[in-house]
Amino acid sequence: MKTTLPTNPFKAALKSGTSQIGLWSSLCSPIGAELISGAGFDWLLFDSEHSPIEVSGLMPLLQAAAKSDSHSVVRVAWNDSVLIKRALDIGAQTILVPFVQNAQEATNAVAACKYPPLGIRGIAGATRASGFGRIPNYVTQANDEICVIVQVETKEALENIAEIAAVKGLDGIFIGPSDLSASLGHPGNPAHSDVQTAIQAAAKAINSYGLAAGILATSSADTAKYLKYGFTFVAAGVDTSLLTNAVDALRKNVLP
Ligand SMILES: O=C(O)C(=O)C[C@H](O)[C@@H](O)CO
Repeated sequence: MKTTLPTNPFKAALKSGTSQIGLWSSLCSPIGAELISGAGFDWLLFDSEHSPIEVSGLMPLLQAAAKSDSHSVVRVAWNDSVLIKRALDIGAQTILVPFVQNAQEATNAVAACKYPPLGIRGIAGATRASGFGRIPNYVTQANDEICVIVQVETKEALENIAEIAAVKGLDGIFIGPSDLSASLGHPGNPAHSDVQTAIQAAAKAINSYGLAAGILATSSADTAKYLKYGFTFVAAGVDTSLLTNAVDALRKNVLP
């Protein structure tokens, strides 16, 4: 039975600049979440932006991963205070908010994650996050352990990165390489030199503003490269792609 507020080791690691290597999960499967959480990644990202999953489906993923040492991050489908509140209420302590374009949108994201007076998160007495009401003073303590990350993934957002980074309450900025490559005129080609130059500059800028920089890689080589660029938290791959590649490779080997 949970009677004390869980600390957020991922938030602490970002603050101290300790690298965090994660895995992106789009499978939407509790057994899949349990399986990948046994692999020993520092963090897992459960994606509800580009996956067919709602809040009721996210909760079993958090429950499955809670048995491991991997920290769960939830990407909400949109920068929406209701979606964010519901993800927090089911126990997510780290929220990734997609498609943040400017300081006002980053301010809205932070406000949605925090209880008053820092924000506008609505209060419920007995949620999974508060140990069903058994964590005393959850409402006055929760803000301290919530980690807010916004996703910068367009040319416009990159142009506004200084003002976004200045928003109080942000813990990190995550670069979306796929959307950024499209926005920079190279859809489907995040490896293009223009995109890579922009990604490297973004990591440098985010670090210079005192925030942690994060990104999604799709291979161990890209993971190493992004760590060299200065990213602190890197998702090294995506579970659906790993499964697709393994299944297709096996099929190729055993069928004509
Ligand atoms: O722009 C990106 O890159 C992302 O936001 C990640 C994508 O949504 C996707 O590749 C996750 O599977």
